Amino acid sequence: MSRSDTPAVTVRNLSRSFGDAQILTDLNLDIAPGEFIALLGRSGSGKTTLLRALGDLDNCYTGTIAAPAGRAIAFQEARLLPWKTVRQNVGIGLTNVQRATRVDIALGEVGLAHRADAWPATLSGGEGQRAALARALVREPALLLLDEPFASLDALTRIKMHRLVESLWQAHKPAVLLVTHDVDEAVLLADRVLVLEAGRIAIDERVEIARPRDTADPAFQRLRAKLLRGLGVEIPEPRTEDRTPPQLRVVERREAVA
Ligand SMILES: Nc1ncnc2c1ncn2[C@@H]1O[C@H](COP(=O)(O)OP(=O)(O)OP(=O)(O)O)[C@@H](O)[C@H]1O
Repeated sequence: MSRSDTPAVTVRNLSRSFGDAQILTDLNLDIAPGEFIALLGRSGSGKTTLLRALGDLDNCYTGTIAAPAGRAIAFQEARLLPWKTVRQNVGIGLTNVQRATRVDIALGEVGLAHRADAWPATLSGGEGQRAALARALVREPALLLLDEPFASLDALTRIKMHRLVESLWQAHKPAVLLVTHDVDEAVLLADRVLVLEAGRIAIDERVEIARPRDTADPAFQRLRAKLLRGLGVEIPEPRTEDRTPPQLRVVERREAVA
């Protein structure tokens, strides 16, 4: 994929309403090539509306969007065609040559090679999302749009999917817009976390934490708390420092070992 300094995505004065309800209002956004963006916001704030406009699924807006032609989208549900196998689903819309050269590689990358001939109905939730990711990847997108792709997965599968998405992104470096309700997921994965509020980007935080990230890292927790407050969630102040004298703490630890 070719990369340059020009933004992968440029959104200017984007407005979208449904009837009398103004959802997006003069929204501006730049996404750099290869940049991983997470988009947070209260339910109904317009996250999916923005993603659909960026994915060219909706063009009833005013303003301008410049985005690469190579776009791929994955949703909360895998949305596989039930009468086609996993391999056939992943290959939909590709040329014969692309299908022959890319599909099995993508299935291998998402850890689904052994399920290539399976029917969608026989897949677990996590396997379905892996198939959806493979279907997005084979298109070699310059912009990958992910609409809450892990929301319906159990906690353990979600952790595995976070690692998978991060490694796939590092290998292919598309620009990513991930819509999520999960602040931890946003801070874990993104270069920048945005909060959508009142139709605009109200918070735009760069995540300056080395990867792979650890939720227990104090810098992680500070940013998490800041974003939660930005989302209007009242959370207690961080616990004050342990005021026990250092000497006493060492003694306590020795006793515990003994
Ligand atoms: N096709 C539509 N017709 C009418 N109203 C719509 C349509 N699509 C979205 N809306 C409304 O626009 C608002 C924003 O919806 P959107 O799905 O973008 O929010 P969201 O931030 O993604 O919400 P959630 O986090 O709950 O998924 C909501 O009030 C929704 O009801």
